[in-house]
Amino acid sequence: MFNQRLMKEFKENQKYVAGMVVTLWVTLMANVLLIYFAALFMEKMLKGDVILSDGVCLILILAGVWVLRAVMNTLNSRMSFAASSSVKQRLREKIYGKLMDLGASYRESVSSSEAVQISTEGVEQLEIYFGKYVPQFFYSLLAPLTLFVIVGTMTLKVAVVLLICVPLIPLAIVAVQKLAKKMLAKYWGTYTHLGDSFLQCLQGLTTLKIYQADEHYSKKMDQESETFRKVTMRVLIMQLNSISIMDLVAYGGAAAGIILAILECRAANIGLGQCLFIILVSAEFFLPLRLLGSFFHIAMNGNAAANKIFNLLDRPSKVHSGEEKIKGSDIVFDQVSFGYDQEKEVLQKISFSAEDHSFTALVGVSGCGKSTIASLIMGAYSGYTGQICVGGIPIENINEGSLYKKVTRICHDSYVFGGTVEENLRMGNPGAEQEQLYRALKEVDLYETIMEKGGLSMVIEEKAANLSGGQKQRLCLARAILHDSDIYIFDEATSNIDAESENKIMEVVERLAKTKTVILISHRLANVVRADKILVLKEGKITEQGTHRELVNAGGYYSQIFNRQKELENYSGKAVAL
Ligand SMILES: Nc1ncnc2c1ncn2[C@@H]1O[C@H](COP(=O)(O)OP(=O)(O)OP(=O)(O)O)[C@@H](O)[C@H]1O
Repeated sequence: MFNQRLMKEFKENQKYVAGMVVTLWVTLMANVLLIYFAALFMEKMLKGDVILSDGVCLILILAGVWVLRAVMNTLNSRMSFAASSSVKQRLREKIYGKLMDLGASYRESVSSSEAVQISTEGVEQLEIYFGKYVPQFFYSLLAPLTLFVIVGTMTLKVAVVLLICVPLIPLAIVAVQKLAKKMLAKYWGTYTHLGDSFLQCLQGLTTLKIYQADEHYSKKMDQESETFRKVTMRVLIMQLNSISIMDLVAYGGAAAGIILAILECRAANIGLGQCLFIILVSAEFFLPLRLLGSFFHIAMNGNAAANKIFNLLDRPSKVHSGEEKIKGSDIVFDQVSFGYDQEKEVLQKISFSAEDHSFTALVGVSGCGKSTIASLIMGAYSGYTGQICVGGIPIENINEGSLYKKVTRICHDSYVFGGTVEENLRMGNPGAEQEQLYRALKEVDLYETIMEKGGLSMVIEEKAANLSGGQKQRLCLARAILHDSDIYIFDEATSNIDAESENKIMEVVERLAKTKTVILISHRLANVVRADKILVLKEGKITEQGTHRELVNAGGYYSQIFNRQKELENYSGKAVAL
């Protein structure tokens, strides 16, 4: 019935819940008072004893009850808002904090679209949970007991029958709960899956258009939407059916009480006024629980969402707030093995070191694990064995901020944000002088181009659509230079760009390697010949390492692929990659 964890986490909401229960109870008592006087009035009317003051008295009571109910309703709404808004705000803060804590590795725990869904709609579901369901739950226990005491003073028999029928509603709710649990888990699963597909299609829309695969994907999304529609309809049908069952129980119970009250009246065990009172009040025994039942499906949804939220919040934070100052700038992998799933180890007992101020290259065919090594250095994954140290400190002891200050990764698809050149550059160093920005642009040979197009205030479209591939990469490099970290990882930073940009980037890489620790991942072996150390990766293992000369002299795999690439480049006059 309750999510214990939610209740514990939001203990401070108990005062609002208690306040709402009180307002509901006071409203009930006001209704009972009104019903009591109305019943007396009707009794007098039926007996022909009504006098003017009776009518005036009833109208005054009606007005008083109306005012009291309005006040209670207002108070209830305010407390409901206070309870739910604080829950929503705190949960969102917690989710945001957790995602920040998890850092780059958050995707190990939750997909991006799921993170968005649970922090938006998932959290919204809890509004009704706290604002309506929880207070209604306690009120539903209190109301029948209060009415039992009142009706019991008139006729214990009827009061007992009405009270006995009340638990039939929670029994119906429990039966529905069993059915609903699986259905709601499926509903959420389908919902997040649909969100994933939508995000993916949106991000890859250009690719889909280029390959004219948009129609196929649109049909796929249609099918997924249809599955979601069916699951949603099943949930709605279940909800409607459960409400019908509860109606049947509620009104059936009230009818039993009414029939018994009439029989008691006929047997002269209660007066006509009391009988009328019971007829009018009997539904009130059941209405609170019936309303609870209608909130129930929302509460179940809130429960399912809360479980998802807590699953995320309970993930251990991978980045510890350990050492703030990393003195050294070397990277050491000691017997590191890693797989994205249980089935396949992508890296197998990798050991190497990239010394301070050195140039290390990682080469190997596509899929051999080069980028995985870069991701592990950036702390993106945690489930590896062995040890990875940056500046002599195991990376699990380095907090994310310090790690990102120490290491900069430039990929082939580094992100350029819509905005100005200056805004993008300042991400690397917010406090940089204008002169530093110009110097960085000059270093990557982009100064002239940018100055011609409006200088630092040149507007860059989203994903740098108004820059060429090479210009975009050089802008990313300028941003990285401004970041001025001790370690740089170039992960295919020169792939798919023009030869001029590639040469320029390689010049910068080699220059940086004189004062920084540089790791270069490249398919094009001509780019790695000047590296201090080349690591050759094959199927997740380092099979050869040494300088270019050493590896060529060894006549192994590296030598073969280097010579093959060289021949092809000589023949075609173009750069050739692995
Ligand atoms: N996020 C991921 N989830 C599951 N498997 C992955 C993931 N990223 C990479 N892999 C798999 O891990 C293996 C190594 O991938 P990785 O990207 O490290 O190779 P790579 O050598 O950098 O390849 P490339 O040169 O083509 O970029 C591949 O088999 C790839 O399919």
